[in-house]
Amino acid sequence: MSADSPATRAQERPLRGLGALLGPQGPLVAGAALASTLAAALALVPFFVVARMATSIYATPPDLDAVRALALLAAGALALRYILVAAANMLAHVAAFRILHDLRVRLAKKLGAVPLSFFSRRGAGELKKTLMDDVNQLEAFVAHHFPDAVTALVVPLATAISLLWIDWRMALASLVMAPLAVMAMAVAMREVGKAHQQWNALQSRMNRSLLEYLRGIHVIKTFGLSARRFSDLSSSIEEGLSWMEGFMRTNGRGYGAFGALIGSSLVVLVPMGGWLYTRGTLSLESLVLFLVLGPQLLMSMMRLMFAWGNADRIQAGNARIQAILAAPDLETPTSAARPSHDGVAFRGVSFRYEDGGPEVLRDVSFEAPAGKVTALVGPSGAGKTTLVRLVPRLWEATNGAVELGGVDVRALPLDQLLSHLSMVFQDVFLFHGTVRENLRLARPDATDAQVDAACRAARAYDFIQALPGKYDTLLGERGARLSGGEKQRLSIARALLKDAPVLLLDEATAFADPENEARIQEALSALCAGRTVLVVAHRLSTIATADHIVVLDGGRVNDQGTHDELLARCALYQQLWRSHTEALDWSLGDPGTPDVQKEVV
Ligand SMILES: Nc1ncnc2c1ncn2[C@@H]1O[C@H](COP(=O)(O)OP(=O)(O)OP(=O)(O)O)[C@@H](O)[C@H]1O
Repeated sequence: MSADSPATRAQERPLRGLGALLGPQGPLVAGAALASTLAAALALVPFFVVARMATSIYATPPDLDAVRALALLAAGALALRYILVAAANMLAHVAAFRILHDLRVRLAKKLGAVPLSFFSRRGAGELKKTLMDDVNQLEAFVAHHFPDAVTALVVPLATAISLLWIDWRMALASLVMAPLAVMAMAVAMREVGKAHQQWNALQSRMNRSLLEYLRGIHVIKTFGLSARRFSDLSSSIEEGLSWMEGFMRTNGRGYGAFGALIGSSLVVLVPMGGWLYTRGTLSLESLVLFLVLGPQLLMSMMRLMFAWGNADRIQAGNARIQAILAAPDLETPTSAARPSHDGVAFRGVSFRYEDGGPEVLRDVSFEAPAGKVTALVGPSGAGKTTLVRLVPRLWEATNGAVELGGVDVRALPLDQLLSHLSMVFQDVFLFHGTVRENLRLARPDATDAQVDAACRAARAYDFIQALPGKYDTLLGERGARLSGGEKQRLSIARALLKDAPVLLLDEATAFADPENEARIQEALSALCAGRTVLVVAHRLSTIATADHIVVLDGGRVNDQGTHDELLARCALYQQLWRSHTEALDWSLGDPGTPDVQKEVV
């Protein structure tokens, strides 16, 4: 993080950062703070009442009318206090939920607007921690800690002033432990900021390992591993425990000393009050008042300490939230540049995933003509998938340009660019929702007839009809109830429904059964018809029938042309073709001549 990053700036100006957070809800929060301060002040009334009662009870004769009136006053003060506490709670919670709502909407918008590289730079664990834990923590801050902090500051101050006014000697005696308690607090708080940073880093790691553990649970179970043996998760949990022990060891003494000192003002107040009373320079009422209220004065400092500790933690969380909100959006022009055709072109494109990282694509140039199928082939890791993902700007070319219809994709408004593209990738993601909702993502206004037609063409209609709720069947997280082939066909139906002129296709490398494979081939044929197709090709049928083939190797274009041309002149293509056909022979158990038709079962 740079020295001038938003997170660093927010760390340096904690109160301004939190003040900005309250924003238009400031008056509500101020109202909550005022109500809870008044409520805290009313909680002190019974102490004054008890002191005044002592003189009425010990008067000769005892003034019982005054005692009754005082008891009523105390009861009235407590009743009013409960009303104010309820009002403070309500105001603070309304403000907190409004702030949180606003923040969540802004964060959701921001995550939709940032480039994909933003996510690869931050781990999923770190993002989850900020989006969930840090945001929830802000709710606690606005709803509870902020009004508490104001109360913790105002009430002891007001109490100290009124006690000083009643009897300055006893007031000073009440405060005599304060400097020592403050010193103990300072010792306890000294390392807290740094410790919180370590704790946050540990929590991010724990989150990341837990997410990874849950995502990979099938693999982990296959290998008979347990959570304990999933080393990153177990080591981060162990580190969390030892961090907690270390924190308690180093800070426990300071907290302990603070608690002891703050509760011990009676050690001074009792002898001093007794001495002044017997000398006749302190009234009975004042003596009782100091004995009951004196210890409270320092106790309320304890709340201040907790409020301070929380502010530090919440401030760090707020800084992380602000850093996300300050991340630059994917630049998208608003001007009305329009593609003049549906062809895609790569012009001298180079790309690296990270600054200073290896170049994954180098000076790639070729054209995928409108209405034709262009196949990308090459060894594993050649950069085929990466290249396709540059078209919808999932990643940005480091050098050179990707064009759609003669216009640099960066010069097209993002919604216009995406409206030209359909994508079918190997890793099909289905959201938690119904089949219909997942299909309509592509086109929210699609009619039922259009959905039906797309599903029939994608060979998905029959299996959807066989589901218990048909189109209304809920798909579990990541579409767990569908087979890989069914998910593929659903994503093809989604692409058909979108009906965009350019199709980006990353063919799946393998399917379990030939029947599924045949249906997917039919579905893809329906999808490809009449469109510009850029396909990462793994099947002989796709490769051999493509209009244009680009051979990639080590991020560079090794050669390009038709199947026959490449077979005649390109050594790498010949080698790839041989291994494809050998694999096909092997899988069919037929050592005869390679035959493309064999693959299309
Ligand atoms: N998110 C990423 N961050 C960093 N490097 C990546 C990322 N994704 C891919 N790479 C690297 O980029 C290179 C090209 O990967 P890519 O997936 O584009 O190759 P491919 O030709 O599609 O391979 P395959 O046929 O095996 O899918 C590889 O070296 C890979 O390790």
